[in-house]
Amino acid sequence: MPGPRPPLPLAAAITAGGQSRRFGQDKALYRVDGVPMLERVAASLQACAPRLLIAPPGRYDLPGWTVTPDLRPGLGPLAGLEAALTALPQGAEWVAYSAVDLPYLTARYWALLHAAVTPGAQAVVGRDGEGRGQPLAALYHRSALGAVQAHLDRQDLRMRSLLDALQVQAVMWPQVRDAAPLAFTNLNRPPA
Ligand SMILES: Nc1nc2c(ncn2[C@@H]2O[C@H](COP(=O)(O)OP(=O)(O)OP(=O)(O)O)[C@@H](O)[C@H]2O)c(=O)[nH]1
Ligand SMILES: [Mg+2]
Repeated sequence: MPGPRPPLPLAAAITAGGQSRRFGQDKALYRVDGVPMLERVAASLQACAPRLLIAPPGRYDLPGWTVTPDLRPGLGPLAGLEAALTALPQGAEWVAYSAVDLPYLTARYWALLHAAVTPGAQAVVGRDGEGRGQPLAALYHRSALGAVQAHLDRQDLRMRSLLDALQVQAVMWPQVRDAAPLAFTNLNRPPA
């Protein structure tokens, strides 16, 4: 039987400041196989420290996670990343940054991204079957903060546009699939 997983030298941040408009109810609390999506994502990141929950104070109670609000509320997950990178303690170089609506992420997925870190990289993403990197289940280096702030300053809120501005390392789909076959199943709406 495999022993307990060793800690990963990564901070973790789950961004959960959204309004779930398409979902029609708070999707963080929506249960998949009996477990709220927020708790499922948190479980995949349990080997990381510190663990930050980027959400308005009082919205969620997730033991072991420190609630850290957006510095610029209402601007979407790119602002959540600003809050996460700003809150990184000294000595923490990388944060595993995740949306709440990817309920099939696994600890192996994050370990795979971590194993792909190379010197000089500012982000590590997994690629889906079409070759697209998933910015909302990715690692970001603290040196990405300047580009994040520059995008927010000019109201470019697209995570993919941020990736275009960073040194990005990618993990290809076949390896991602081995670590988490449904990693990129993204529940923006309730399943049919
Ligand atoms: N910190 C933070 N996270 C956000 C914000 N807006 C969205 N998110 C999170 O980013 C992730 C992906 O966002 P969406 O899929 O667009 O979620 P959403 O905004 O709640 O959903 P829609 O209202 O349907 O767009 C989810 O984990 C959201 O909770 C925000 O303003 N701040
Ligand atoms: Mg949204």
